[in-house]
Amino acid sequence: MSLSSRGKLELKRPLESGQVRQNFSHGRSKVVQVEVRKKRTVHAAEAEAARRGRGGGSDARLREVAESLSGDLTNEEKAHRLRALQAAQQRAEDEARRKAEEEVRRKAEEEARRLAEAEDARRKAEEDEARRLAEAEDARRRAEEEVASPREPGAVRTATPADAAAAAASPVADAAARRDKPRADGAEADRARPAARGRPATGREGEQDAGPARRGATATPAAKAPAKTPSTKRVEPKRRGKLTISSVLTGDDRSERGRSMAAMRRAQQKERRKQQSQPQERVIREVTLPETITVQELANRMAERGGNVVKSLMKLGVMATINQVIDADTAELVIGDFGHKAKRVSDADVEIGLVAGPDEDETLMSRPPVVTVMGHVDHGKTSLLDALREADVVSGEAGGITQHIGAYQVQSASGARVTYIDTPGHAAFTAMRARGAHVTDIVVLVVAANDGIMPQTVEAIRHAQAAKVPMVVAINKIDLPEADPDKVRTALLNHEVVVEQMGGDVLCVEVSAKKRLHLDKLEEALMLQSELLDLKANPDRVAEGAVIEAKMERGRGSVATVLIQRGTLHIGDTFVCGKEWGRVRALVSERGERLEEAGPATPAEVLGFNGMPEAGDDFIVVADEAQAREVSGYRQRKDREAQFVKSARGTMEQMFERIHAGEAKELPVVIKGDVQGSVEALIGTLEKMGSDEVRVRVLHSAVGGINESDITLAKASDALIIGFNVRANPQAREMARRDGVEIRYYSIIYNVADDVKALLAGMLEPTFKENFIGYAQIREVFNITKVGKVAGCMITEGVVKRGAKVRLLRDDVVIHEGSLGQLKRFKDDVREVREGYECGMSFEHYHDLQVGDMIECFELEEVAAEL
Ligand SMILES: Nc1nc2c(ncn2[C@@H]2O[C@H](COP(=O)(O)OP(=O)(O)OP(=O)(O)O)[C@@H](O)[C@H]2O)c(=O)[nH]1
Repeated sequence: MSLSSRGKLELKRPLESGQVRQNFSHGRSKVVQVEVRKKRTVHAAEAEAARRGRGGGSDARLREVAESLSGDLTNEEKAHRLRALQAAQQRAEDEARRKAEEEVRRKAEEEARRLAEAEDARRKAEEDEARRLAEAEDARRRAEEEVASPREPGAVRTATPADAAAAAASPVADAAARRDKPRADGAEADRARPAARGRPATGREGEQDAGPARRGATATPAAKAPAKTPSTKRVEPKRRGKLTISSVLTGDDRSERGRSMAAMRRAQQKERRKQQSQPQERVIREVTLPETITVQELANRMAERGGNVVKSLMKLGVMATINQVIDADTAELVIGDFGHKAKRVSDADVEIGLVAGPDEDETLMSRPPVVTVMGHVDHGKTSLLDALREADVVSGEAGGITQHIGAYQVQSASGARVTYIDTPGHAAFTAMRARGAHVTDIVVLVVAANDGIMPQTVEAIRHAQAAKVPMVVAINKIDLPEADPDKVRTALLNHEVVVEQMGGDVLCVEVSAKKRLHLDKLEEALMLQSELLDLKANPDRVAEGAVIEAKMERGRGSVATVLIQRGTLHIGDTFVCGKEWGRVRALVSERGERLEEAGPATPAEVLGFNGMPEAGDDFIVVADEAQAREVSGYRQRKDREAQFVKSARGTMEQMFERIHAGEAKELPVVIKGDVQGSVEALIGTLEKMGSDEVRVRVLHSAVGGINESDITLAKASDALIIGFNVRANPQAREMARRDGVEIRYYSIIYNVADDVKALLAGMLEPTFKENFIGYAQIREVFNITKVGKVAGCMITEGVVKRGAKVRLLRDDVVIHEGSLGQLKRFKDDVREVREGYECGMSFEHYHDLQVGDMIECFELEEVAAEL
């Protein structure tokens, strides 16, 4: 009973109570009454009773206790109380079990710690033992060395104590090993026992635990052994028995075996990794570096990541994308940055290896011959080509419209195939040869039976001979009544062409293009000649060929007819062609068919050029676009440079260099003269001149002025043109200047002989050089008393100067050489007259001037010895 508040008396159980003031916002507050009620707990005695009641399943006793405590409680309350008692009992049991487990775990940990200590001790003992063994071995070796000198037995005797010392150490391990078993069975088993006892674990777990315990036990005596063994007599004989070097080695072996397999494998892997990683780190590449290179290509050549190369460039302050072209100097810095070595190559090196070497014999397969038709104007070249084309069985079957693409292939009824170059005449043939393309295998020389050998027939023969291409003579127009094939055959003898019928080896067929006579015989002759040549090519390689014709077509771009010479060209191939490059977009045959590929001796129109190639350009398939760009870039640069440095002497100088280097064995010349007699005299003089090392080879000789055909022939063979009292016509002059062909003019045979001799000896010393200054054409001739004949002229080229040297040319032939007498403009003497103006000229001591004659004006310049 208590006085709770304000003197009010209450019959209530005393409670811990009080008041708490709660403060809220805005200054409000509230007093709250707080009471603490005690929770009803089960008495300790009750718990004890409950525990005792467990085991016999004594729910009844619990119930008794509960009842004794509850007195007069309701049934529900009793049941509730009973449940509480049972829960309390359960908790007490759990607590007891947990404690027991805790105790077992603690003991196991203690045991493990003890075992670990024992293991440590054993390992230490082993190390000590190994050290002692090594020392003993050392001692023994020293002893041996000391006594190694005169007496062997002594050595043996002195070695004994050392051996004994070593033995003192080695048996320790043996003794320990031998003691392993009993100990494991006895003491160690004892030690393991508490763990087994204390742990409520399965038998298997117990066994596993006993394992390390037993292993650990073997170490214990070993650790102690070194101190004990020397004193124990029992160990002595065993020690002696094991005292050998092999025992020491065995000891080593044992220590090796002690390493786990996993450790060994790890060590091996580490070693292997080290070996593998070492060379990779040290790979220093030699990077071939052209004048310019793309970042990507540079990265490829260094075998580095493109991104890293870009980063390296950034470090150098060069912001370049992966496809950007950088110069060689920058690229060299980058290469140095990556630790590689740069190998600068000259531009010309890009051409190295572009054209592969000859193919293996076993890869070669027969290919059709490539034939060019040549002959004099109107002798029937075009008619013959048309007639041959009509004989094609394939186009007949297909019924397609044939197109002119510059070359076509004909299949005869016998199945034999022949490829014809569609542009007749030697001009195209030699122009192609001048560009380095050796396309033609056989030349068909067309001679009209009614007309015989004509000037262009001779030119054609010379061109074919210069190119060393065999000929097949086709005597055409035999259908005509006036045809005289025998006359043609005989005339050919004059030009070193001896046909079969005359006992030679040149095949000769009589045909009529118009009447389609004996065309099959001509094909037979071509096949025979082709067999003699044994024409073969490897079709299974990247394609190489030459451009026969090139044109720009609306909607198709640059289109070129390419004759494949070896390999097979496929759609998609990247190629270099002369200065241009491209990727094959399409291949079209002369019948307008789309081709997938083109093999050796097959002509095909190629679409996909990036620029316009020229006839005679080489066509080579390359590995990739980068190479194609590189080669074409180089060729374009070279071509631009050549435009600047081109001189008329270029080709000849190269020729002389080759003669002096011993590479060239002959000096090719083209002789043009004013009369047949002087031409023959020149040929005789020059051909006699040669020595064993080098001789003059006359490619072509004729009467008449120098024309374009002579220039192309000279260009193709790096020949010198000798003009004896003749001149080159303006077109030929322009061509010679453009192509760097040297023309030398002479009027005295001995001068020719002296110059050529000097050329061959490499000692040409022209003391005077002729500088051409201008041409004038005589428009009118005035006869003036006292003065003689004066020519009213127009200056057509260059300039004419007073006092200059002049030559008078009539039909490109020199008829006079001397000095200019007078040079007047409207009755006034002038110093010079320029191109496009009229003037009056007279010659000193010469008056045979005619309208239409040309006056060549030149100066003589003294020059130092050259060549
Ligand atoms: N009677 C006869 N006439 C022929 C024969 N072959 C060609 N002709 C004629 O000779 C002329 C010239 O023939 P082309 O084939 O044009 O001669 P070409 O050599 O190609 O002439 P160019 O193209 O000017 O060099 C034509 O009128 C033909 O009809 C033939 O076998 N017999």
